[in-house]
Amino acid sequence: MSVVEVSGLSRDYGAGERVVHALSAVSFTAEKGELVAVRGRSGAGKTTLLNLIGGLDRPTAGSIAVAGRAVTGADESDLLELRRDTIGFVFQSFGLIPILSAAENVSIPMRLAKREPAARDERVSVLLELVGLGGQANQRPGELSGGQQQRVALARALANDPDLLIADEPTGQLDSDTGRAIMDLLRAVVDARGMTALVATHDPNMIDRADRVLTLRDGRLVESL
Ligand SMILES: Nc1ncnc2c1ncn2[C@@H]1O[C@H](COP(=O)(O)OP(=O)(O)OP(=O)(O)O)[C@@H](O)[C@H]1O
Repeated sequence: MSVVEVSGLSRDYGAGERVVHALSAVSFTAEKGELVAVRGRSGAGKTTLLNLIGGLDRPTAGSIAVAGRAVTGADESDLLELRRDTIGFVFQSFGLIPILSAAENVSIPMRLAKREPAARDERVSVLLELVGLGGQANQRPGELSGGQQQRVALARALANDPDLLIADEPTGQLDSDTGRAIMDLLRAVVDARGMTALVATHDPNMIDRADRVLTLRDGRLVESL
């Protein structure tokens, strides 16, 4: 079984003469332990594809399964559960809660999953150490650099030990050295945990570290290397 199974996936926005085919008949699979880069120009459909796979948006046609669970056709409560337990998300803009410390941000998914507090605190420490922020647990996002904030976001995405990590331009707001360090960390985490990762990126460093590259053009998969 592949961790990600996408078949005939299409997403139209709008209707009639103004319809935009953001994604057209995209099919691919991603296996356990694979880091797959999704590249393409601005507007090619990268974000649309990742949002559909993550259950943040619904397709016009086609099917998606993640870790053997159907995403398409799932009702809202199933999707909530899938996003909480099976998928970790990292976004370009980090998406941390400004008034919470790094540790509190990382603990959010575990609170939502009702993990027991002692186990939760222990795991928060392990995750912050893993991303090299053991000493910054009590700092708020505003007191951290961009690279450090993205590390917190990565730790948060790993909190519930997801089968799939979805990252949309994770290095988009970082300078190239910091971006490279984040990519190395992502690669190491994928290798250590045997997780699958889908990463939308323009970043050549990122693409170098991928096992496979999917190229989108005008919503179609044109190349799969
Ligand atoms: N909510 C929406 N309503 C209408 N059109 C949309 C919507 N979201 C995306 N689109 C259109 O769908 C197409 C694909 O957009 P998408 O954001 O997936 O591209 P992208 O490859 O992620 O681009 P970028 O690299 O700039 O983030 C674009 O033409 C975009 O304008």
